Amino acid sequence: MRELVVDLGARSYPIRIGPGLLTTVGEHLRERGVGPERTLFVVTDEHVGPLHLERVRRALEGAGYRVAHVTVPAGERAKSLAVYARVIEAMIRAELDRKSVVLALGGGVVGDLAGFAAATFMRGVDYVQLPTTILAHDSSVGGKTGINHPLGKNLIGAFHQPLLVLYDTDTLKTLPPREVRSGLAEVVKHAAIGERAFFDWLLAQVDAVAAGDADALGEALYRGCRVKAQVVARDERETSLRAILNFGHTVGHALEALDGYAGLTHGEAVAIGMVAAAALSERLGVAVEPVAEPIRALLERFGLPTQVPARFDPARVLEAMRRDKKRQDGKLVMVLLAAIGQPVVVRDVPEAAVRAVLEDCRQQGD
Ligand SMILES: NC(=O)c1ccc[n+]([C@@H]2O[C@H](COP(=O)([O-])OP(=O)(O)OC[C@H]3O[C@@H](n4cnc5c(N)ncnc54)[C@H](O)[C@@H]3O)[C@@H](O)[C@H]2O)c1
Ligand SMILES: O=C(O)C(=O)C[C@@H](O)[C@H](O)[C@H](O)COP(=O)(O)O
Ligand SMILES: [Zn+2]
Repeated sequence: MRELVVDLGARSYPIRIGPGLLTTVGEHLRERGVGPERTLFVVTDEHVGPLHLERVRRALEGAGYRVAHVTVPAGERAKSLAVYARVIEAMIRAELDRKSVVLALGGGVVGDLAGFAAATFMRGVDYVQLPTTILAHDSSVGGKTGINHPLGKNLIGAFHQPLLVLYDTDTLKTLPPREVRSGLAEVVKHAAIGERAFFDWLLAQVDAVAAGDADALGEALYRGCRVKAQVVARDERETSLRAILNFGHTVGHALEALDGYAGLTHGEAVAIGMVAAAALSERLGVAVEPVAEPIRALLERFGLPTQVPARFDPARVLEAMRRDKKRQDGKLVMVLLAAIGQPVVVRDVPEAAVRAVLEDCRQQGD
């Protein structure tokens, strides 16, 4: 097992990464101050539940905890007001109280949804992240919780830090190939905004990581979590620095929303968004070295899309981008790159340049 700490003073918490961790989840909870008198409420989805819930339940009941659970539909559309309401209702029916603890067993969707339910139920209860996707090396860390609105991604949410992130890498063995690729997009993001050495390492290890080699993948997830934990520790509520974690997301979130959260996965949309943001960095003269080609090439090695699909009209993408949460004083704010490993938050990005890049990055035909 490897451990990192998200250093937030009294609210600091560990990220534990390794195989088999779910079998000892009860011990980790006990060590984090969660005694067996506290009811546990697992939120999972209809894909993850049948694969991994029983193991978690057995481990928890064996450690003396009372466990209730709810299963939500799989996929991005579960990050909705309707499903959120169902989760809250299930929490009330399970007779949870302010000392109860929510366990998010799943990918980023379950983590964001369960975290938001925990942040708001009885004005806030503790929760624990039990990530089961590669992408969730990102989503389980940092305390951004929330759900989508049809008009924009994550427009409803709260900052609420977990007590613990327990990342059992054995769960990744059941992940479908598309979700493996999708999760690797956020690893590429952490490499592109982190140290150049991480990017170079990832490039050198691309085949091993893509093949799911346990050591290489474990190292990639550890390094990704480390970038994220360091940024969150310095700017928990995104007053400035944390915005760099949004590299690729201004375009990416717009594409997801235009797809009605039922087309591109989050990772796929972010992959396309990173290439667009890197191309924009070059067009605006922010980049002092080529950044679009190295990122595009790495994403392609992981089998990720790098062009805006033809179905997206650049004008509509731009319109959706205007609802981005980073926007300030009516101006577009985007994360660009001066170089690999050197993100820059640029305010008042000219829309004409964004539109030109969206046209350039758009796939021809279907
Ligand atoms: N809060 C944050 O900081 C943050 C960061 C990044 C992404 N996100 C959010 O995360 C979400 C995407 O997360 P995701 O890619 O994990 O999606 P997801 O949770 O929908 O999981 C992807 C798919 O894989 C299935 N699945 C999950 N784990 C599995 C396993 N071990 N075996 C088999 N199937 C499994 C799920 O049921 C789903 O069908 C987006 O909503 C995104 O906005 C949040
Ligand atoms: O943790 C962050 O901060 C991020 O930006 C991480 C992103 O990967 C993630 O998708 C996040 O949910 C986006 O946040 P948002 O504030 O743009 O909704
Ligand atoms: Zn993301």
